[in-house]
Amino acid sequence: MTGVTVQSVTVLGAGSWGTTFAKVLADAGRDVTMWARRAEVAAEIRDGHTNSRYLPGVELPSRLTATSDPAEALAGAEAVVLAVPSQSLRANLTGWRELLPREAILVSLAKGVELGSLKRMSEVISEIAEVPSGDVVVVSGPNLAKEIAQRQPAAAVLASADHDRAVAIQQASFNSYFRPYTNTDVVGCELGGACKNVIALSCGIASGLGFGANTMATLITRGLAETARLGAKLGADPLTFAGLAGVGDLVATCASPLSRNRTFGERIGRGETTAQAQEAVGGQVAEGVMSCQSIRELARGVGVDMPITEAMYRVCHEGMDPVRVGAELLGRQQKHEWS
Ligand SMILES: NC(=O)C1=CN([C@@H]2O[C@H](COP(=O)(O)OP(=O)(O)OC[C@H]3O[C@@H](n4cnc5c(N)ncnc54)[C@H](OP(=O)(O)O)[C@@H]3O)[C@@H](O)[C@H]2O)C=CC1
Ligand SMILES: O=C(CO)COP(=O)(O)O
Repeated sequence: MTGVTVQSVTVLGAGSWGTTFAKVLADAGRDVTMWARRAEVAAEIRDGHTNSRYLPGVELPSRLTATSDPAEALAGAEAVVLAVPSQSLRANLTGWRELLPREAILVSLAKGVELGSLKRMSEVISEIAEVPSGDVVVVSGPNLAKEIAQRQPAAAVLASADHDRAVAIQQASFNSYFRPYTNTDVVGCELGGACKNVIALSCGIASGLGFGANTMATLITRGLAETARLGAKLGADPLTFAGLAGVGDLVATCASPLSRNRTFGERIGRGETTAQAQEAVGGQVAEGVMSCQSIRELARGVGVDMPITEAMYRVCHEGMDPVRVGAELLGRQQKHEWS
């Protein structure tokens, strides 16, 4: 697939990032149709050019249209962007499978690891859509939706084993505020995106407990170390973790009050329940809550030590007190920085 030009794009999912990425594509001159599962959201995007629940105050381009009918959304698409939360991707894609145009480039926005199968999103897409996983293009990087929706400058990574497909999406999404780079390390980019949500939870908890910059930097750096350890074991390129999908995304998410994962963690650190923390992110997805479980299982399965991920699992799924979990993290056996 050399020199393919993508003009017509469908985005399946109308949350924060799906809507923002649709705007990025429209601002890059593409014809974009969104699918929203609720008809009223589709109508608001199509007729009012807003998505007030997910992007309040943002005006959407008039060339961006929307429907709640997946068949209508997918007709004639040259690229299909999957923008639903990780744990719902399999079920949704199964329903859409027969509607996918055969030649369309499949693009994944989700940052997570599936519970049960422990698959990365490109692996789930490959299995359900029956395409080689190397054909899927994965979008990752420091991309907090609300900032990009306001046209604040940002860069991203488009990872695919098929360089030509990544270039086709690069050309389709490049605009004056969004600069996408290509990368062939799909494993590293997907793991970087999934793991940083878990580390952002921990930074939020630390902030909620009243800790400052040293604690944040410690969690970010040691979080990157455990992410890179898992990546190395699973065949990722170590350099990826020094790039946009590694340290770039990790720093943005761990530092920003806009991050749902960080916000969720902060509420837990302040003593709120998981239900209260979920309410604080407005019902939007905080992927790290489920990914701390799937990544923990993935890491245990290949014998990789991920203490911060283990700690987040204990807090989110075993209801353990964050103060006690933090003390346990600090009290582990002393070791060399790189062992
Ligand atoms: N927001 C961000 O800044 C970024 C997010 N991402 C990743 O992108 C992915 C999508 O996130 P984002 O758009 O922010 O999520 P949101 O929570 O903002 O929106 C989720 C969207 O998916 C829909 N949805 C939720 N559950 C289901 C389901 N079971 N079946 C069908 N549709 C469903 C929602 O519909 P409804 O409104 O009807 O509930 C909504 O349109 C996540 O993996 C996230 O980690 C990546 C980079 C940046
Ligand atoms: O992935 C993101 C930024 O790159 C968004 O992070 P949150 O899901 O925590 O808001």
